[in-house]
Amino acid sequence: MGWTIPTTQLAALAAVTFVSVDTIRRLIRNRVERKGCPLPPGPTPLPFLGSVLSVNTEEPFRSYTEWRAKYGDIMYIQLLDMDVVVLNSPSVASDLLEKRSQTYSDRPFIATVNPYGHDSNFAFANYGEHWKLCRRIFHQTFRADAVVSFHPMQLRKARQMILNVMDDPSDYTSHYSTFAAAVTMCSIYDYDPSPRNDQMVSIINNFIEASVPALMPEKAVLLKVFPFLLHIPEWLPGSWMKREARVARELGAKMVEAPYQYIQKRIQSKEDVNPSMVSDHITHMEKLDGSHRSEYEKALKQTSSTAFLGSVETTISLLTTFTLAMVKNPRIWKRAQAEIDTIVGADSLPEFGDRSSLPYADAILRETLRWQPPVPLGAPHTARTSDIYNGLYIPKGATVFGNIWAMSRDETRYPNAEQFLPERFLDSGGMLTDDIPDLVFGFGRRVCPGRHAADASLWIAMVTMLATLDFGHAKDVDGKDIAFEVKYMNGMARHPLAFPCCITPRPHISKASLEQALTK
Ligand code: HEM
Repeated sequence: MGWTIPTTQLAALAAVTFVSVDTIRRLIRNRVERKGCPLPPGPTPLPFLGSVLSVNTEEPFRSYTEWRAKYGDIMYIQLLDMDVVVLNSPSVASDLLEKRSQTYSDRPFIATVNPYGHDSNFAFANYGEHWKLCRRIFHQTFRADAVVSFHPMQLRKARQMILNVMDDPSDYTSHYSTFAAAVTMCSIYDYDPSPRNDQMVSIINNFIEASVPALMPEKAVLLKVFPFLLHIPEWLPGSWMKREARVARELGAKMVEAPYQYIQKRIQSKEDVNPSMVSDHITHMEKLDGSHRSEYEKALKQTSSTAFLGSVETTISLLTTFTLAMVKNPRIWKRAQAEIDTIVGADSLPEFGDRSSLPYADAILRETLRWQPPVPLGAPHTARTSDIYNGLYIPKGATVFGNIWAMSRDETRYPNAEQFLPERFLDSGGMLTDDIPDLVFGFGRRVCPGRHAADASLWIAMVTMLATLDFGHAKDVDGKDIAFEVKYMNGMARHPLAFPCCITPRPHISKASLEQALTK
């Protein structure tokens, strides 16, 4: 189209001008505030572009992890107009994100968050009163001692998942997805989704599909540089972003409202409801007066929809990674099965009460989290004020990442880090060490508030799979292993795509025995 070339040139010119002006402004400001302290070491930036051409844009954590050898545990990287500080060790992450959490608990501005309906996601919220209220609501339901009340439901869902896998093993990732969605929706809305084509789950997935790609840096930078893209009338060419954002916002509003209305109606019609985050808080909210009540309701709606978004993809990612590790390492699932058979008995299924007696199963869970952390760079924090750390200057507004990937690949803590070795979490007597890889859940005041629920869901799902299933390579017509290459994709969480494998019930496990266990 005729207008494309001049518009593209204009766009490039405007982008360069924007980045140039902003870079010069930052350089002047930094020089004044630095008080002679250097920035942390890092790659030499190109004028205006910074190091954007040297970073692996799909998986930036890989570039940052490679650069650690040269620049150390704290690095500064300029990416276009952004100051990025990457923390490569747990001790530096703890020094800044935990011990100086007053400074580092905010989130950076991402231009596409609000226009695409993510303003209802409190994981993106600025550090402030609204975020604190959301965290408080979340904490009451998902703190360590409260999530125990979800154990019976998690156990039931894990066993149902095995039945689904036995019915249709080739579609295993969709059964993991059903498990993750069911556990989350039951604990938040007392809503039990159907295994396939559930209407409520579709509403949420539609929003994820429409909005998550917009969070990628390419789109966010585009909108930051050209905010007018959201103001072009929809009938004009070039209005694609405005239309895309409008659709995402509409889906976002539906995602927040539909499950909330579902549980609210059930409470109003005095149905029996199980304890869940929303039902518990609706009851509490009724005691509040007008203005507090509407603020509380807004926070409750946002907290509940954020919980779903935070939970499902991370859980699916880890269960698929676990399956991959089992298929590649039969020695490991056989050892876990021997432990389960000895402690629980081959004719019973594991329960939460068995956990402390099954250290090897726990070591497998820890190693799954460490080996392929689903959020390898964590969520970005930002510096609310400029800071000096060990004589290094951190500019106000810098985006700060705890590089979980680098920490999980630290060869001094995890020798042969690329290998899947649960034994690294056991001492010589076969008991669990005190190395818990909780860094995969992030840092400081923004640490994942769903980590206790996630830990329980993952443990019961993995231990029930180990007790009931064997894992192997899929075979071709000649009985040879089908070779495959695993691809990880980035979305809400980094997750492996499904790969061919053969998941079969152990010889003594039958559908009837599982169905019977479910009726107990
Ligand atoms: C399954 C494994 C999970 C992993 C690996 C994981 C990881 C993370 C990470 C790295 C962060 C960012 C922390 C930071 O900013 O430093 C985070 C935040 C968050 N996670 Fe999780 N998560 C998991 C499961 C869950 C579950 C089950 C829920 C809900 C029940 C949840 C809800 C959240 C929320 C609401 C936040 C935002 C917190 C805030 O900004 O204050 N996550 N998670």
